[in-house]
Amino acid sequence: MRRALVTGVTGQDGSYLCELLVARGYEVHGLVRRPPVAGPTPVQLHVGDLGDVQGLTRLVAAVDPHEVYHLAAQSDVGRSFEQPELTQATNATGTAHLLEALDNAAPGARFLLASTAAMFASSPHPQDEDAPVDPRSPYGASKAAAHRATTLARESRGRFAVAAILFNHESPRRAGTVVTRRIARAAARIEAGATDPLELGRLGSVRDWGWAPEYVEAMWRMLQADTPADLVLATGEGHTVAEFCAAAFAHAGLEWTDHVLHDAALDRPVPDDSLIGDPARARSTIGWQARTRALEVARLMVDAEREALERPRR
Ligand SMILES: C[C@H]1O[C@H](OP(=O)(O)OP(=O)(O)OC[C@H]2O[C@@H](n3cnc4c(=O)[nH]c(N)nc43)[C@H](O)[C@@H]2O)[C@@H](O)[C@@H](O)C1=O
Repeated sequence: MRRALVTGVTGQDGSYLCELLVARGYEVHGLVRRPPVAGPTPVQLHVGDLGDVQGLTRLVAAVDPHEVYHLAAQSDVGRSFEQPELTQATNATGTAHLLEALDNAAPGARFLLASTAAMFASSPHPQDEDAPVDPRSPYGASKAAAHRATTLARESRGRFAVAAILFNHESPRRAGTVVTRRIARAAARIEAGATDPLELGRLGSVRDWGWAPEYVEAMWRMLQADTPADLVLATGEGHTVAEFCAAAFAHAGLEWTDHVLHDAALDRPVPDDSLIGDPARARSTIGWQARTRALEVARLMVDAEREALERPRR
């Protein structure tokens, strides 16, 4: 049986990926934010372990993984401006520690990093794997370092180590702070009778929003490839926050401009206005293509929020 070690199992991507791996017959070991976690996971790691190479080495030795998916991160871009040190320690140093532990205890394991479009400059776009790196946040900077640590593990150690350069990918399992969840939840609540408006930051920011379950399939394929390659995972389609609002509110039978206000206090300190990916290489190398596009993502997320509102009443 193949053994996978997944960090960040309680997050959106981690939870979808664990489901996929279990369905494909893997023995899955998870690194969780805080123990204990229910379920059959044979070895559980705590995210604090990312700070301790020796402890990580022992845990990696106990799991002896064939594949490692490193998804654990401080992934909130806005929060990274408030907590740059924590963000750097978790995302950049934590990745370096995990790679060192793998060198110590699992030299043959394949490694995938959840890298991010946030390391790119916001223009020119669409951004492909060779786009200029110019992060617009402490989060983007920390991930750029983790990304380079991953490519160096490949170049200097010969490890099968790859970076999935993830553009925004959403689902009802997203944290409540990301813009898509905030919009979907507000549309469903207002449809159900709430009257408070939704206050948002930059409405003109452009993002390439896909559907998260499709992205974890691509991550898995990246570790099954014959040769390691860093790949942009994206839909290739850009929309503004305003367009996402329009689709979500229209799905709830509402006109978004009646309910959404711009609050300049929510603008990011450094604008990162335009992230649109070019997924051509993912298509040609692993045969992956995003199917669900941003405006459909908006509708699916409103449906999920509606259901969540109705659940307690049933
Ligand atoms: C690829 C990347 O994707 C995500 O990072 P993000 O793109 O920053 O995602 P977000 O949903 O926080 O912001 C999207 C855009 O929407 C604008 N925006 C306007 N008004 C609000 C607002 O009220 N809240 C938020 N959060 N954003 C707002 C905001 O300024 C930005 O331009 C993470 O998964 C990250 O981990 C990651 O790797």
